[in-house]
Amino acid sequence: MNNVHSIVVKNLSKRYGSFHAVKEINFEIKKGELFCFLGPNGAGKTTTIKMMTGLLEPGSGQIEIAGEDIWKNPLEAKRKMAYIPDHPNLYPKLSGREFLRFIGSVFEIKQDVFEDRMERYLSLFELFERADELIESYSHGMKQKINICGALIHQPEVLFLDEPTVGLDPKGAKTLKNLLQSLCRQGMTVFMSTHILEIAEQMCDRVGIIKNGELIAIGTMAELREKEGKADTSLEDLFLELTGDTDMKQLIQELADDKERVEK
Ligand SMILES: Nc1ncnc2c1ncn2[C@@H]1O[C@H](COP(=O)(O)OP(=O)(O)OP(=O)(O)O)[C@@H](O)[C@H]1O
Repeated sequence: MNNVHSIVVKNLSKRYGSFHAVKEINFEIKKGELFCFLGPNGAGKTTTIKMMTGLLEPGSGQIEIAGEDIWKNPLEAKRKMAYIPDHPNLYPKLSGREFLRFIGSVFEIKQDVFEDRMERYLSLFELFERADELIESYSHGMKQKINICGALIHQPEVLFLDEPTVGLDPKGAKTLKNLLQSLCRQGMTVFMSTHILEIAEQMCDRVGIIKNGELIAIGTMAELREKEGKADTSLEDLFLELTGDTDMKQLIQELADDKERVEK
């Protein structure tokens, strides 16, 4: 059992047929850390998260979540974690409250503790008045919010989120950010993928950048800046530099200067 690290990933790889989507990645995430996982489209973020959450079998490697091997002891590991995917798969014929009560019963949360916690989460995400309506009648953002409530209601030690702010309005996104930061201060560990670099820069203790299935950088913002020798660089510029997209500006200019457009 590793008390310091909530997540340990060793030599993790995955192939889809002959395509090598994740290549021998290694990292450790400390208890209470808020970690952002970044990378261009198709870099391997979702594949990695699905392997870490027990949804996709790794080609090789080991994954330990809160001291449990997710593939050797899946039940023990899953009891201690939660996963919020980018496209939630909910039960449309349950109401919001029924859905949360279902999760409460699966995790065997004491009735009075559960009811109190449920009402607090429903209020926080402004779902209180719609909580008895069927989930199928919810908007995309409301579905995302009830999914977040469901993930947090059993107080997981480790929370995985894939693009969590997609579909949330600015207030919902801010609520989630503040909540995650508070929960991490109390010892929950967050592993989150996002394309919104502002979120990563504002919130995360450390970031990891994956490109073509390889973990090409990992560290605090200060460590990444120092490594790249760029004291005042934004995460956006560091990201573009590290992922080799710096010629993007030139490509945009070339498209804008396209002879036929200019001549029209
Ligand atoms: N089931 C699959 N079969 C074959 N290839 C796949 C499959 N799932 C993902 N891939 C490929 O693996 C690579 C990594 O995909 P993945 O979804 O992990 O990327 P991602 O970093 O999450 O991308 P995005 O930011 O676009 O969501 C991509 O090239 C993708 O096309």
